[in-house]
Amino acid sequence: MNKQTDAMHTPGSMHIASFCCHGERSYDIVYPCHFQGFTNDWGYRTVESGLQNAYQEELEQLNHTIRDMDAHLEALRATPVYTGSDLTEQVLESIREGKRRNLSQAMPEPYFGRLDFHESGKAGPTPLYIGKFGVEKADSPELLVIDWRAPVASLFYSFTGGTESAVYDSPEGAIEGLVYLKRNLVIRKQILQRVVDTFDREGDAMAVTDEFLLYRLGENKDNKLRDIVSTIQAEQDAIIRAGKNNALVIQGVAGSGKTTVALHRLAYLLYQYRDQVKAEKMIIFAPSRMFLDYISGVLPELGVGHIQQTTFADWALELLDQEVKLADPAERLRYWFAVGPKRPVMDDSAPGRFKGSLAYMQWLESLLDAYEQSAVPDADFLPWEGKKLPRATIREWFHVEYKHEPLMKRRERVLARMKRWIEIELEKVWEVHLRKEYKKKSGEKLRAYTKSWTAYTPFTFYKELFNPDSRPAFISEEAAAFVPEELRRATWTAAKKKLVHTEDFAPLLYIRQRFDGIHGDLRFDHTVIDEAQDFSPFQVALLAMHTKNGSFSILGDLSQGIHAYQGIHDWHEMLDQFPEDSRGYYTLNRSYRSTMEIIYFANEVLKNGVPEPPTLAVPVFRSGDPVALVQAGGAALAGRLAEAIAAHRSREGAGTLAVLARTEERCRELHAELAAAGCAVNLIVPGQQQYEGGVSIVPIYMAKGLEFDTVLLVDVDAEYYGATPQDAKLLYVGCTRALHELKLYYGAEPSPLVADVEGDFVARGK
Ligand SMILES: Nc1ncnc2c1ncn2[C@@H]1O[C@H](COP(=O)(O)OP(=O)(O)OP(=O)(O)O)[C@@H](O)[C@H]1O
Repeated sequence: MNKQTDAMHTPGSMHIASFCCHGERSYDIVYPCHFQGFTNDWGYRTVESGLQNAYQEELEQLNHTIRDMDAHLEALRATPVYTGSDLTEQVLESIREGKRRNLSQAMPEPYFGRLDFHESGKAGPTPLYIGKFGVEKADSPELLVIDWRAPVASLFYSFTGGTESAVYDSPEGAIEGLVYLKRNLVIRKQILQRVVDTFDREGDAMAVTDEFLLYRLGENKDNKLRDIVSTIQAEQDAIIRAGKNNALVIQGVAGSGKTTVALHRLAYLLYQYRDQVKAEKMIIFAPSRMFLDYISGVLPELGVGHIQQTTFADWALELLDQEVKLADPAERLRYWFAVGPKRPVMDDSAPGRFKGSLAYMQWLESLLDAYEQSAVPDADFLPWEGKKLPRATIREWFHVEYKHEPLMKRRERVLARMKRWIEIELEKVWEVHLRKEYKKKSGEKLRAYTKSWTAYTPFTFYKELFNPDSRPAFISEEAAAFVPEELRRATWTAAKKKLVHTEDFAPLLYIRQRFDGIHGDLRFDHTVIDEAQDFSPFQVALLAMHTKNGSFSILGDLSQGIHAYQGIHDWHEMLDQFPEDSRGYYTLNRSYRSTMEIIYFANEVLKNGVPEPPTLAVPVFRSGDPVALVQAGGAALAGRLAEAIAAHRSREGAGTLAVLARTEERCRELHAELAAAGCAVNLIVPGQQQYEGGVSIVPIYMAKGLEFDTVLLVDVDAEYYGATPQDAKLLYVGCTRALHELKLYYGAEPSPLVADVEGDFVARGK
């Protein structure tokens, strides 16, 4: 092989070397200047100094690992698959199957990191190779590669440099020792592509450097979110490895890795608590089907399958047996994101805030209690003349004997018992003709009694609460007055058409759990709520009823709370629902997605609209082009966009680009104008199920949670974005979707959110 080495100095005393093989592939090594080697336990030659040696050493190690894995896999494949009924053999077969699967999954990229750790009291530093899947040696149960979720692997993430000893928690207690080397390795299809040393005890660099992270962040992304196992940061690792029985609330700035961290946490919990949690019993709530499609790659990459993934509305509709329909969400969005004089006010009287409050839940609870008290029909049961089943007895059955059953189940049981009671009483009647007559009569009476005892579904009960014509007896006048008249009328009008809004789902499911209970398969081992700032306290309370041991990951960003008409305004609204000793609040302030220029700019936007913004994002040191503020509006805009899109497409390896506008209507308009200009792009509107990547035009609220290499934000005019918290958050969400490049277009007058933004991170142009 004809290798060329090209070494050069970079800031921070690092060397970068690239190796080219016949111009086909290039291998880069980023490496501290004064690399000193040591003899390792594995019998490999010590690294003396210099770049090629480290690369060569890792190449040999990789070849050795792959040979071992190949041999192991071959041996496993050669063992005939056991299909018999012997239990021990079945267990052994499933272990072999697990190993076969692990080895096959690990083979293309066996590991991504190496940590040389000298455990106190043990001989010499041991190189630990860390990968996505743990792999045993072919001829012994010793580990060749350590699973990234294993306790010792936590050092790879939590170690931030320095000479002091490092500690990790193992099942045997805290283990202490010294870290000698932290090395990142890029292996693709079994080819070693890159070796980056981010810490070397013997060298100059005593703090872990971000070189490798920056290299990963600088890459263009495709249309799916990816795993980050090789570059998880210490603050993210702390969340991933937090205990299972805790409700974690994570406030993280845009691009801080909240979604990614939540997915890695699921993989961790499945590994660490494998006897207690099952993938099928974990659930992720995400804002839309398209978002779920966007994140769908991460869990399989981590070797995790079968986790339930849904939106709150889809989950609720299924539980409600599709008895209701969700009123057109697009209409809602049109209303809340309207511009001009039509702009609505988002305060606590908004339907979403009102019906999403814990006060509303308590109101419902008191109505259900009142209904429970009056549920048994107000009369004795008289199956035939002279025979009576007193109401007091029926009430005793309902309120005492079946107390632990859910309401509708209790009704069924009482009615079944009444039927049995009739049968017993009939047996006491000796005259045949009388018995026949009583049987007929009692059957009719029982049917009438059953009818008088309304069998509500959650929806029919809920609907009755808003009925203007007949108020059920269990609703007092005072209770009825709790709901503002306008909201009562709107809810009733929609309910007549079997339509509900998002904020009605938690109340409906709350009624459902009182009526039918929560069956075992609806209790989750762990619940993830992404974009949780858009969830209501009531939704969280409801999910807590469905989640065992308060095991939650609740992630969001108040600065992105663009659906403030239904979401929370403060994390306490959620956090305070969990006991103090089993909840945790974390903040993630570093943003990994965007360049420094984009983050600085987005922070200014936020500050100009939100009087007291929550924590501002801190960028990683990754620089790109300044954010461009371009004057182009009206008829000229489509032409300018088409130019920018053409320039983007002409770039080699062009990634994703999104044109972001405020409303769906505006997106449709621009989509048509671009098409007329010969520029075809994907139009993404509410209801979209998949995200295809490429070039798209999207309303900002639909782009939430997604990211694009380039973002072109249009209509950044005073008319569309005023200096209000709501508009600032919307524009902030738009800006922070961009990884590498951000351009904002305005027509006549730029929005006050951007007009005075100054600094070398912004460039103005025509
Ligand atoms: N430790 C990391 N190493 C490499 N990339 C990372 C890391 N953490 C996050 N990222 C990348 O940053 C981007 C943002 O991640 P993610 O979407 O999970 O953030 P988020 O906090 O959910 O963002 P938002 O709130 O804006 O939707 C992704 O491209 C992700 O791969």
